[in-house]
Amino acid sequence: MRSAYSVETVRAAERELMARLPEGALMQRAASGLAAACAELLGRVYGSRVVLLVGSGDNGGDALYAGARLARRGAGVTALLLAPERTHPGGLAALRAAGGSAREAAGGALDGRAAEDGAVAAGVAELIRRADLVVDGIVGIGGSGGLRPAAVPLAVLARASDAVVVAVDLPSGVEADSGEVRGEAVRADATVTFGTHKPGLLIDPAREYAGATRLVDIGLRPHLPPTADLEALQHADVAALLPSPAAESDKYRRGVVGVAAGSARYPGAAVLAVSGALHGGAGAVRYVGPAGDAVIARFPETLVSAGPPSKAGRVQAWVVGPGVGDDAGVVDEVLASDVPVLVDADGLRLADRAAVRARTAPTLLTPHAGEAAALLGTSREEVEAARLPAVRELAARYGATALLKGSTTLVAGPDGGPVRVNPTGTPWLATAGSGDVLSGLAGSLLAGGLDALDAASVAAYLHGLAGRVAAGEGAPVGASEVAATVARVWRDVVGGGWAAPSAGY
Ligand SMILES: NC(=O)C1=CN([C@@H]2O[C@H](COP(=O)(O)OP(=O)(O)OC[C@H]3O[C@@H](n4cnc5c(N)ncnc54)[C@H](OP(=O)(O)O)[C@@H]3O)[C@@H](O)[C@H]2O)[C@@H](O)CC1
Ligand SMILES: [K+]
Repeated sequence: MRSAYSVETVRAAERELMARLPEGALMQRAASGLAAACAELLGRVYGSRVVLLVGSGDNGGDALYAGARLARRGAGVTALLLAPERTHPGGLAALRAAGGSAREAAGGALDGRAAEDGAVAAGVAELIRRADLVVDGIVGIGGSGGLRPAAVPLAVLARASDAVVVAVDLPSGVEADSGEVRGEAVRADATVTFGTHKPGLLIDPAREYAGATRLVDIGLRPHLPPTADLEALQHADVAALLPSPAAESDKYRRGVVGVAAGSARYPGAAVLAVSGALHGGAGAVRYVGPAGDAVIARFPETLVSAGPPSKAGRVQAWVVGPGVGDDAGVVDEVLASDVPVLVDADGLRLADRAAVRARTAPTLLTPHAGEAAALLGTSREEVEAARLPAVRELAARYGATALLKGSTTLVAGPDGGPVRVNPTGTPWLATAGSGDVLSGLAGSLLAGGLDALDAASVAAYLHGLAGRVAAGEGAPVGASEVAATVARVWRDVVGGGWAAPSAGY
């Protein structure tokens, strides 16, 4: 399990650890890991041109000490200071002692024009343009509210240069705790983070700014609480959670999942939800709704019934909503059952919040950003900008587990606790019907006995991997192919013989 902790928790752990260590030891551990990562990315340190963007806090201190290490190995290192009089004094002295230089980043006249807020000093743009490596030590976990104006041109210049950009702890300008990016931020090729991941490094949009993330162990782990703020399942976690039938299993012991989906107008949604459900490990899939003929034609193993859900026979979990149009009755009826229920697509619009809150069995809601926005009374853009607060709010309002789809799908439980972020997402999954497959898959795992948080996050993991594998070398895939690929990735995950794809971390 990969975990991430909020800034407040990191600060508390850091205080505990610092109290046991000589002054400055922690920063030296951070700088040493940072310098090693930079050296690796540079390939050849000797003769390389390194520019450090240095803010007024310890984040800048890390950059300066790492710069000193690179300078000792023969790199030409220049620090651009955003607040010369408040620069980390020890770091600056170390850099100078190692042969590096420092100059003011902001303010001075540019191309003959008078200095203005946000202007860079003469020669700064050229330095960044010609650099092999830019180290972003503008601001780390001490920052909030986006980049300050004086730092913005440096972020812009770094983005425009061909240099490898390495962010120290976090790309400056992103929100560590939520992954929000309000305004300009540094776009890094790699982020070297210390002690633990911060939530923002794993959640879009900030994750995209972080590039490949590397964690440097500075001894913080024993001082962090056992429960993280954010978790990402890895192959081994998923393998341990996947149901596997015992020798004496029959279909009822493996779980029967009921799918109430589709309509005369949208039979495809039913077919796709069933296809997902058939690959999720349940012993049987029962389909209820007007698209029975289409379902049976494609998947003859489905148990199809024409009547209402309450008359369909025994199920251990329901999936309701994909393609049901305006059939509120079917949603109400399924929500009235006493087994776990997954509500997706049209079902989300039709589900009565009080009825969801009143349920005693678990409920799992699986909206995309637009659907989540409608449920929360906000805009799609706002949900996409602040995904973590949105999924938490949704789970709390409905007293349900909420899965918010996206390139970094998030799953939040109703009672707080760690939020899960899916590391296997791919933009190829943004394809029609892909969500129907996911809901069938997650419903099947619910029927197999996984709790709602596990069912949702395991389904997102397999679905993401299947999307990646089906897309192969980057060709578009249809939702049916994604469903058909789930069995293969399931085998790979259980077999453990397949390295987890790097999702940037
Ligand atoms: N925790 C750990 O275990 C370890 C932490 N370590 C390192 O320390 C870092 C945290 O250092 P930190 O606390 O000094 O804060 P930091 O991120 O440098 O920023 C504060 C400065 O930035 C400024 N500033 C604020 N907002 C801004 C903005 N939006 N845009 C621009 N500037 C902004 C603000 O200025 P002021 O408000 O004072 O004017 C303030 O001076 C951490 O990320 C890691 O790298 C490692 O060395 C060892 C282990
Ligand atoms: K930074």
